[in-house]
Amino acid sequence: MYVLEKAPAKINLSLDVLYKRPDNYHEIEMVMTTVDLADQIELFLIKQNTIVIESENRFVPNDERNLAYRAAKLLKDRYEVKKGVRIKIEKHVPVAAGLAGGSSDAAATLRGLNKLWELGLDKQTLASLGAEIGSDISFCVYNSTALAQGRGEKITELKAPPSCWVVLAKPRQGVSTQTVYQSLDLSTIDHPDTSGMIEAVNKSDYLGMCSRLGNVLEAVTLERHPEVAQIKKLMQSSGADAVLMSGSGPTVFALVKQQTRAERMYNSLRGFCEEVYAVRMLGYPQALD
Ligand SMILES: C[C@@](CO)(OP(=O)(O)O)[C@H](O)COP(=O)(O)OP(=O)(O)OC[C@H]1O[C@@H](n2ccc(N)nc2=O)[C@H](O)[C@@H]1O
Ligand SMILES: Nc1ncnc2c1ncn2[C@@H]1O[C@H](COP(=O)(O)OP(=O)(O)O)[C@@H](O)[C@H]1O
Repeated sequence: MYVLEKAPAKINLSLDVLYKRPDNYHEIEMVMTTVDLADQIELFLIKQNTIVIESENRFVPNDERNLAYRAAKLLKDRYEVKKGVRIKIEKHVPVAAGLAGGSSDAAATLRGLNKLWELGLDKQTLASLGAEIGSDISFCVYNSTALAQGRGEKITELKAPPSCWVVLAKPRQGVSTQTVYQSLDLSTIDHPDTSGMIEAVNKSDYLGMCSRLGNVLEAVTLERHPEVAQIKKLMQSSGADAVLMSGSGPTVFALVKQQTRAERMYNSLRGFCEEVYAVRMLGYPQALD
């Protein structure tokens, strides 16, 4: 038996930090959606009662540090599953990029193993299992568009955003999410308009969505990585409707309505940055889901 799952990248249309919690996480409010840039997760039932990870990406661990492994192990232990699995991960989402590639792989593993191991769990249960491994995994289980609160695990689904192109560019160096959160100075942040963003998304108001893009982590990463500011500038001068860094970075994304403009921007960024993508905004679970 075999199951195939897509694990799309997420972007944060808005990301606000409300306060630092006693558990050292931050209470946040984010509007998140997905883009058509995805890893592919193949799950094969194997005779041995073990979890095997296969990935050819040198930045992705092939052992118990892999988030997909951790998701499989959690399901196996919690539901006393006596079956094994080989998890083949084909990476397309850049690693340590602020696009939740690893979280999405873990979420896809939860969804896929729920089928492969015939566990019959609902999405809410899978999402709360995911939250035990990482804050972004609950959102990735839904794979849609949502307001995420708490440390990221409280999910309220929203309508899919108005359709558009998303041009993504990732500078060479990755960032540590933990370091970015730790370096945030809560007294100086400029809070984004989260409720305005929710309204714009739900009303399919593209320009309203563009005018409300905001991420309080952007200033932290910009300070350490000047190439993020350079990419933003280049995107702005090549016709982006709006530009923002995703999550803790360093990937920057531009929203563009017209395909021709997205292609032009893609070509001008290619000379500057190795990892550039021009993809459609998704915001809803894909057919394979
Ligand atoms: C910033 C965001 C925005 O979507 O994404 P990325 O940039 O990582 O993609 C997320 O909040 C990242 O979620 P995720 O990457 O799952 O975080 P976790 O593994 O749970 O936590 C990594 C570290 O980030 C910090 N952290 C995370 C979430 C949160 N609400 N407050 C925090 O302070 C903690 O220091 C934690 O040790
Ligand atoms: N399946 C996976 N894909 C990518 N990274 C993974 C995976 N499993 C574990 N990791 C580790 O998680 C870290 C963060 O990865 P990723 O989810 O891509 O970043 P981000 O949280 O910035 O979106 C990486 O440094 C990598 O070593």
